[in-house]
Amino acid sequence: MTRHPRARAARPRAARGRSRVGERFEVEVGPVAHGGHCVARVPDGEDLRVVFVRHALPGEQVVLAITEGTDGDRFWRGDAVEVLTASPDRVTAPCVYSGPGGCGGCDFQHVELGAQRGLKAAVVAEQLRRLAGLDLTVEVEAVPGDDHGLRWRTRMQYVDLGQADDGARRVGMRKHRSSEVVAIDDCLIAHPEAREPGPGTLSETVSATTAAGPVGPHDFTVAADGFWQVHPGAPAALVGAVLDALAPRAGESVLDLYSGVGLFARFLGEAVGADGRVASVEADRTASGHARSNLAPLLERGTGVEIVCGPVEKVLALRAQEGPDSVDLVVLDPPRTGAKRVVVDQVVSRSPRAVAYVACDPAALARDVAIFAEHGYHLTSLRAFDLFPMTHHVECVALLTKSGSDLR
Ligand SMILES: C[S@@+](CC[C@H](N)C(=O)[O-])C[C@H]1O[C@@H](n2cnc3c(N)ncnc32)[C@H](O)[C@@H]1O
Repeated sequence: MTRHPRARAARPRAARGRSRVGERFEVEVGPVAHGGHCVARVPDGEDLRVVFVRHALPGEQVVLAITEGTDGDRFWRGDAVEVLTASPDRVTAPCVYSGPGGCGGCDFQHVELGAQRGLKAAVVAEQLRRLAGLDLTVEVEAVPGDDHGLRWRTRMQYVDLGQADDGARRVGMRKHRSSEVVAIDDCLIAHPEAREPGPGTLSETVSATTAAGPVGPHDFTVAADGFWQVHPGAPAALVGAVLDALAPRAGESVLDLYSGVGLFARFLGEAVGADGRVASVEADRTASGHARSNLAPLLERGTGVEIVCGPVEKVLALRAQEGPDSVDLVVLDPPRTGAKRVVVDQVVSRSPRAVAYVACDPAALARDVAIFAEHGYHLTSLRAFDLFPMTHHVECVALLTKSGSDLR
């Protein structure tokens, strides 16, 4: 994943006809779409061409300027460069670097915070409808305490722009789908104590609130350049949602797949107790090494713990060859690309009573939910969290069970 909302440089591609970049159209903006933009249609000869428009809101009347697109492309991209009729959800962006041609880091600075969450909910619902055939109402929850959506990002990756004349360090951020850099004095989503990737380790402490009460605190060592959620409230929100979804029982066995430094394994191991078992599977050697020390307290209390370093798909295939590998509970927290059929097939072959799928890409989640459904696993509950305010990113925790029925 990147769980890190980061600008991506446009890939060079073969020219497919005349460029339409710079052309302007007056349009009424359609619904929000996955990726931080809305859909609009502009006349192109006798056809209507789909344009993914940034910096707009559904229902607005805007002038859009094409930023990517040729005659041969299936769709074009554009920016709303003038707002003719504004949505009631539009606000003045708090960040001066956002907007057309500006920093590519945030997609929704121009949207009131509650309405941002509404847009994300619409995207999650649309992906589940389109890719999994499920029709449900989604609510995107704020992380407790995050009431303005700014100053939350604890890890930042700036482009270094050298020293200013006065010796101060200059930094920048990339523009949307570009390698061009915008110099920045202050990123408003950066936490006051945000760190940049580097050598060494960080210490994190997590306690969470579940339906049964508070759990933790537990301590975690994480590489300073390794994966850890970037919103300070995210680990607790996700742990709480996963524990509530799985409702672990004493003595159960748990597979924590894509386990990082063992965040979920630590809490689940505590919940299944001394008669339970936890296996954490993670491909990154450094993270896996930290999981070993982070999960050591479980061993002390007698819980069976396995820390396996390797790609989930290979590890699960090998374990299945070695003999029956049934399991009660599974956490799946894959990167943006999702678990995909090969891993979903291996998970269901172990007949877990419940799977908690933590997803940072609603499209990959919806695709995988459809694969689970082929095996008789239903989407039994879904929570969505605004772990990345001002951006289009949203995190979901989906519960899949064989005994339940699909959410509607
Ligand atoms: C979204 S992070 C989740 C980490 C952890 N569950 C947490 O919440 O802190 C995804 C993790 O999957 C790991 N990963 C990516 N591809 C993998 C694969 N094929 N097999 C195992 N781990 C993988 C990454 O190194 C990363 O730690």
